[in-house]
This record gives sequence, structure tokens and C-alpha cells, in this order.
Amino acid sequence: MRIDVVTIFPGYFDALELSLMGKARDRGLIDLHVHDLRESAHDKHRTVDDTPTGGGAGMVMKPEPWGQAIDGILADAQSAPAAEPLIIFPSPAGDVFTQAMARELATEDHLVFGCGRYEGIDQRVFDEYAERGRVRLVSIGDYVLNGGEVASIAMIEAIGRLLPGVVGNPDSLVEESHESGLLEYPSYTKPAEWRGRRVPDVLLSGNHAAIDAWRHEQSVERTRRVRPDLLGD
Ligand SMILES: NC(=O)c1ccno1
Repeated sequence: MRIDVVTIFPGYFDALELSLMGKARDRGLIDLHVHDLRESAHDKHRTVDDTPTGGGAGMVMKPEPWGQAIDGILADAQSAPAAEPLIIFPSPAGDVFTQAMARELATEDHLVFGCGRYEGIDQRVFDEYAERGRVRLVSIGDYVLNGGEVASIAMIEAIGRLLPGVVGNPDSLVEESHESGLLEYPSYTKPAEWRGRRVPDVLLSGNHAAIDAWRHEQSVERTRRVRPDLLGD
């Protein structure tokens, strides 16, 4: 999968050089390109924002740099045999990102993440690329961040880990929270007792049918307690 990111803070994405994402990039499973939006601003001060038309607080990101940055990515992509990219703008006003959406987006060949800052991006950028291609505003939750970078990293990790070969044992993706509609059961490891707290006896029994039943019961109980909405309660 090719992933392009447009941001005024490229350094945020150094985090994607670490751990599984870094290994996936080294192995060519993820082809990440981070673009500094200011490289597409050509006035003396590389200006990327201006005052809101109609008044109001803060600043709005200008459309010209965004147009040049995204056009450049689309032109580059056309030279490669990939499907038309999906452009994602992280926004608290977007569709809520879920594990199901992560799985859907993991089937894409090319994703572009546009990281807004300030009071947001001029609406005409969304309109331009929605007419020319595919655009989605996506929220990672009902709260507001200072920009789209952290949300993009979260989505890139959630999507990237689902790509074949990224996670060592694909079985570990199956019993995770939100995969089965339930939250994951509690996990334990050695030692069998720690500060007087014992691992549940069933997990030491070697009876795999009983262990599976206990884990499912724990998942249902945790889901009912923490996220009854997932059970339709
Ligand atoms: N909730 C979000 O996804 C978000 C993105 C930018 N600010 O907030």
C-alpha cells in the first residue's frame, strides 16, 4: 500500500519509522511518502494560512498550497499502476473511524492523508477533490485535536497492521477487541502468582474447550460492562 501524508509538521510521522510500521516500510509492505505542505507554498514566507473570510477567530489553511501538493501526489500516482487514491482528511466533523473502516481501508492500494491545522482547510479543497476523485472526512473520536497528524498516525497504524505480512502471526488479529463485535478478554502470562494475585485456574487447566468458553464469557461480560452499545443493549 502506498500512503501519502500532507502536513506542515512532517516530524510527527517519524513515529512511523518505529516498530511494526517501520519494519513494514523496510519490507516494502507500506510505501509512505510524507510531504511538507510549506514546500507547496511559494511566497517568501511559505504562507499556508490566512484570516477567515467573513470574520471569526483563528486562521484557515489556504487552498493554493493544498492544490499544488495534492495535484503533485495524484500526478505521481498516475505514473504508478495503482487504483485511484482515496484522500482522507482527519476531522472531528467526519465519519467515525472504526475497526470495520480500518479493514475496509486496508483493501485500498493508495491512501492520501491531508492533515489540517488552525481552524481547518478552505472548503474548496474538499470540493475540488471530491469532484475529481474520492474524499472522506474521518474522525477518530468525538474530541478535537490541534491538527490531523495524530489522527492520521492512529489510522495509518490501525490500517497498516491489517495488511498481509505486517503482523507476525495473523491469528493475533482475530481475537482483538472490535473484530468479533466484542471487547477482548483479559490476558495473563507467567508467573502464575504475582503479589498474591493468581492467574485464573481455568487458564492453567490445559482444557482448551473450557479456556475458550471462559474467554468468550469474559469478553461478553467486559463488553456488557464497558460498551453495552456494542451488544445492542
Ligand atoms: N477527532 C478527530 O479525528 C480530529 C482530527 C482533527 N481534530 O480532531
